[in-house]
Amino acid sequence: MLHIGVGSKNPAKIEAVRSAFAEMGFEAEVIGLDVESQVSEQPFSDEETIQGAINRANNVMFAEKESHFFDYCIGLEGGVIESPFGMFLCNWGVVVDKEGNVGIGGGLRVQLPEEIANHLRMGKELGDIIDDFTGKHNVKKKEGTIGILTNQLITRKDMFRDVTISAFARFLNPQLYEEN
Ligand SMILES: O=P(O)(O)OP(=O)(O)OP(=O)(O)OC[C@H]1O[C@@H](n2cnc3c(O)ncnc32)[C@H](O)[C@@H]1O
Ligand SMILES: [Mg+2]
Repeated sequence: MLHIGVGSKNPAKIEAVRSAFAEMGFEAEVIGLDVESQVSEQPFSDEETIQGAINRANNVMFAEKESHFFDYCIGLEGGVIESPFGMFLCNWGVVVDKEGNVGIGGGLRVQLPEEIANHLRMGKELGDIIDDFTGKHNVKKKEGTIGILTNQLITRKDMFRDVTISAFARFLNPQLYEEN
């Protein structure tokens, strides 16, 4: 049985990790901890979003350092990127193990409607904007912006499940990632 720590209390993220490990064929206990991402509430680049995911994963590992409870700690972070083609949602995941090995995987990119992008440029958080936009509550803990924009064909949980599996590739195939 694997013990997995996730750096968030967001059920969309925790459920995503559960389904990723089930899909990879592991029996796993997945626990969410509230930790800091140490980046902006709304990351605005791939780099900042990856850094947020790294910090979350490390902070979960650090929180449990004494007990060595977790085999793997996972950080999942959502952000946006500006590009010459408009603004896109981006998502990143990071897995760290007890030895300090790090696996990183990224998720789908979805073009954001210009009205939503403009609110983001004015400094609002996507979680709040999408709730206003849809008249729903806590979209970020449910289908997510990606679920709204794809008519639920791809939900935030689905997307983070794939991100988790991608970030775990390094641990599925450690021999391919050996550096020498
Ligand atoms: O509790 P945490 O783990 O922080 O979960 P979160 O939903 O806030 O998720 P992130 O901090 O990773 O996301 C950064 C910001 O982007 C928002 N966001 C990112 N992806 C989203 C999505 O698919 N749907 C709604 N909001 C999203 C989110 O609400 C935050 O304002
Ligand atoms: Mg957040």
